[in-house]
This record gives sequence, C-alpha cells and structure tokens, in this order.
Amino acid sequence: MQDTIIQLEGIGKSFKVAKRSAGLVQAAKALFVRDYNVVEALKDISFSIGKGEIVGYIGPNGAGKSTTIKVMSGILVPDEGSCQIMGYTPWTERVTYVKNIGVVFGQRSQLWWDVPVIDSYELLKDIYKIPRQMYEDNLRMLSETLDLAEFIRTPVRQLSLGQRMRCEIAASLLHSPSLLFLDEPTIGLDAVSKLAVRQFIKTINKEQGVTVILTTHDMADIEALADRILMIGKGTLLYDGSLEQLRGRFGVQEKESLDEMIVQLYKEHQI
Ligand SMILES: Nc1ncnc2c1ncn2[C@@H]1O[C@H](COP(=O)(O)OP(=O)(O)OP(=O)(O)O)[C@@H](O)[C@H]1O
Repeated sequence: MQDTIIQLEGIGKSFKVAKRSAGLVQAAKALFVRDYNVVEALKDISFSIGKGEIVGYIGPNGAGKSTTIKVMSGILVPDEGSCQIMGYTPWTERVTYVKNIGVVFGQRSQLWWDVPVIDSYELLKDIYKIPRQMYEDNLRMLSETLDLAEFIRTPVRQLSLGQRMRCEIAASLLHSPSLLFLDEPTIGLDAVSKLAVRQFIKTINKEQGVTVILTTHDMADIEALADRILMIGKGTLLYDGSLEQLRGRFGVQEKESLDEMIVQLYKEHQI
C-alpha cells in the first residue's frame, strides 16, 4: 500500500435516542421521565487507507457510513478508538485539519441558500484563507471541468439537484485539499451529471493524487471509481477488498449482477 493517510483503530460510537410514545399523556410523562434507546452506530471499526486510493464505503441504510465520515471529518467525536488522518486527530485539531480535507454531503448543502453560488465561494475563500491566486486558478479549473459557468451567479435555492451537486463538489475543492470525503455525491443526479461527476473524481485522483473516500448506494459509482471496497453493516466492518475479489468470490462476471451480489453479501452477514 502507498503511504498511509488514514488510520482508524477500534472506533466506536453510540447515540442515545429518546423513546417517544404516541399520545398526549405519554408526551406529558416524557417531560419528567426520559427513557432512552442506545443505537450502536459504529462498533470497533479499524481500517487504514493509503495516499491516492479511491475507496468505496458501502453498506445498507443505517449501517454507519455517514457516522464514519463525520468522525473522519471531525464533526463527530467517537466514544472510543483512535483516528489519525495525515497526522491529525480530526476532532481535536479541527480548524487546521479541515484545511486539508474536502467534504461533500449529498443530502446537505455547504452553500448559502439565498446567495449566488459565487458569493458562497468567496465566503469559503475567506473562511479557509485561500490565497487569491490559488482560489482563482482552482475556480477556473473547477468551473471549466464541472461546467458551472451557466449557473454560478444563480442563488443555490434556484438550482436543480444536479447543478447544486456540481457546485458543492467545486466548493469542497477550492482550497486544494489532498483528501476528499464524498457522502452520496451522485444522489439524484441524471445520467449525464453522474458521468460528469465520476469523470471529474477520476481526474482529480489521477492528476492531483487526491485520495477519495466515497459512500454511495449506486454500485455503478463503485464500479466506475473504487479500487477498493469497505463494506459496513450494523456498525461493523464486514468486507475490505477489491471489487474483483468480491466478484471472484461470487463467480459474478456481469455488470448487472453487482447489486444482487451486494444483497447476497448483506444476507450472508444477516444485515
Ligand atoms: N445524530 C444521531 N442521533 C441518533 N442516532 C443517529 C444519529 N446519527 C445516526 N444515527 C443512527 O446511527 C445509525 C447509523 O447511521 P448513519 O447515518 O451513519 O447510516 P448510513 O450508513 O449513512 O445510512 P444511509 O445509507 O441510510 O444514509 C443509524 O441507526 C442511525 O439512525
């Protein structure tokens, strides 16, 4: 493996969720006595990722993918375990750490909703203290390759999902991070936008050596991009290997069967 850039050891994270019963009486009771369920989102997760890899992080709904990305990007503090990324512990050195990473959550926007996209970019330039020349060079490159010119002056709330996702990806790369976390970056995109986003991810990985961790439910994303798959189910890491190894194990050749193979793997692990 290339130089290790990410090292997770025994990461665990639980959430306490308040139990809520239906009805007014129960709601009134809950004001005085709180009852909780504990959700074990991550259990003893360990893996390492090398510089320049594109890793597909997959698993069914509620498996713990976004929670892992949030831990790795410093948004969430785990209950146990250690996480070293480029020499940083993400949640303790967040301010300097985030200058080295880009994060896209497909389900959430990092752009200011009511202002033109370009104004959000200018704000990000100030927040990340991006030198003017680097900002202008990156903006030009991102705008050309993601084809943003047509809507870069439009407020985010008026953009289509695909247009917004292209703007989000550009926003995450303005500061030239060497590590990119993409949480469902192709969610809801049409075929053309999906291909454009996939091609773009390949290009920044090949040409700039950006390491990419990608969560997705679209197995075609995995097929097009990931050299390696990490599969998680019910908070536990279940598979770490290449797509070819996984195919070999199930004797699957056809592209169409990839989803079925994943479902089979989920079943094998009873998730
Ligand atoms: N803030 C939170 N409070 C309570 N429970 C949470 C919270 N965030 C996540 N969980 C729970 O932790 C588990 C893992 O959630 P997570 O969002 O990491 O899953 P995921 O693999 O990203 O799922 P999906 O594919 O549906 O996006 C789920 O059971 C979820 O309900």
